[in-house]
Amino acid sequence: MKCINIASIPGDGIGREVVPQAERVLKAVAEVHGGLDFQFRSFPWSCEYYLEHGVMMPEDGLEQLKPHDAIFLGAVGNQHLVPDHISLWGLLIQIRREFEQSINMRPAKQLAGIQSPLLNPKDFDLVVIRENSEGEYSSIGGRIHQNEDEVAIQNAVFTRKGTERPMRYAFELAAKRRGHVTSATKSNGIVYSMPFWDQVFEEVSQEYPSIKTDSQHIDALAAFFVTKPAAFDVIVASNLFGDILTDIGAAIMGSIGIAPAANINVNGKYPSMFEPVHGSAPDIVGKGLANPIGQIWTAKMMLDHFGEAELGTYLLDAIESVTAKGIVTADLGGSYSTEDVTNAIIEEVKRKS
Ligand SMILES: NC(=O)C1=CN([C@@H]2O[C@H](COP(=O)(O)OP(=O)(O)OC[C@H]3O[C@@H](n4cnc5c(N)ncnc54)[C@H](O)[C@@H]3O)[C@@H](O)[C@H]2O)C=CC1
Ligand SMILES: CC(=O)C(=O)O
Ligand SMILES: [K+]
Ligand SMILES: [Mn+2]
Repeated sequence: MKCINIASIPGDGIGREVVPQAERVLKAVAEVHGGLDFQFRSFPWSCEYYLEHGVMMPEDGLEQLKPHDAIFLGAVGNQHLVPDHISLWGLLIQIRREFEQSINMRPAKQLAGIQSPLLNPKDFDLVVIRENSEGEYSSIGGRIHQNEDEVAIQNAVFTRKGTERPMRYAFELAAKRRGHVTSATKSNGIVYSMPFWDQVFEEVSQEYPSIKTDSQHIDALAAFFVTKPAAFDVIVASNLFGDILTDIGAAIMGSIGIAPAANINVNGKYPSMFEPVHGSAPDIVGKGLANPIGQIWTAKMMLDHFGEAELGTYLLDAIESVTAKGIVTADLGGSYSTEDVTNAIIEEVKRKS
């Protein structure tokens, strides 16, 4: 029996609704497999935890997470309780940084039965590789003075290693897909980091002569995600650009509620973390409206990560069988609850075995 030990962090808002549902699906998948088991240990770290303890996670939080094979996270953030920059940096971003999860992989494609808001989406199937450890999301800068003299300075950090890493990852991935990498740049406006980004992209691309490349300014690229998403295979982007692009990727799939993501540690020193693209969705919390598919598709990415790609495909097929039947939540125009959709997916997982 192969046992995978998972640290679960449901976090805030709908994270607490979708994580337990996705765990049920993983248990069902493991049963079908027969030789696989998931053990979940749940951690209560969240904004409520912060109000009680003054921190998003205990001082030895990372030590507690480290022995696990992976982290399965829902969402972090509740602006009504804790400012977002404190809650996200105290938990989510800290884990990404300290566990050197330098790659954020976010696929976007059309699922059966789900209507894209685009008139003619043409079966797009793309993956954004987002730099996940530095860039525009760096805590370097500061605030000084008061009132009309107030100044805020925010530095972006682009190291050669941190820039090469997601690019190499994108090229390796493209080699297994349709062989095309697009680089998201903005070297016409950001005069130091982006010309550096372009130069590194050019250099790394020399190592992969069989992969086609192009480079697009992020503003145009964001528009192309809407007008011709089928033109893209793998896109490599900085932390901020990738963050924005992947919400567009989610939107053109039909809902941010279905978009999956993986924060990957590539050096094997720490666990990787799997969490959907969406946040804690305070506007729909507690109503059974949360779409569980983003979290469940994220579980599929976790299966892939553990070398169970066949099982991962099996799970995605089960998800698509359910969406094809129109068993979907309100964000996709349906009237089914979080639990209804999960139950239908579990039934499909068991039926197909
Ligand atoms: N990785 C993470 O943990 C992230 C955390 N956040 C945090 O979450 C909080 C809310 O952020 P927002 O900007 O509102 O983004 P959000 O992704 O939570 O919500 C945006 C919109 O999408 C809808 N939505 C999101 N997930 C859904 C699901 N599974 N099913 C149905 N509808 C869904 C929401 O109802 C809302 O209308 C903030 O505190 C933010 O900082 C935001 C993005 C990512
Ligand atoms: C924080 C956020 O928006 C993200 O990780 O996508
Ligand atoms: K999330
Ligand atoms: Mn985001």
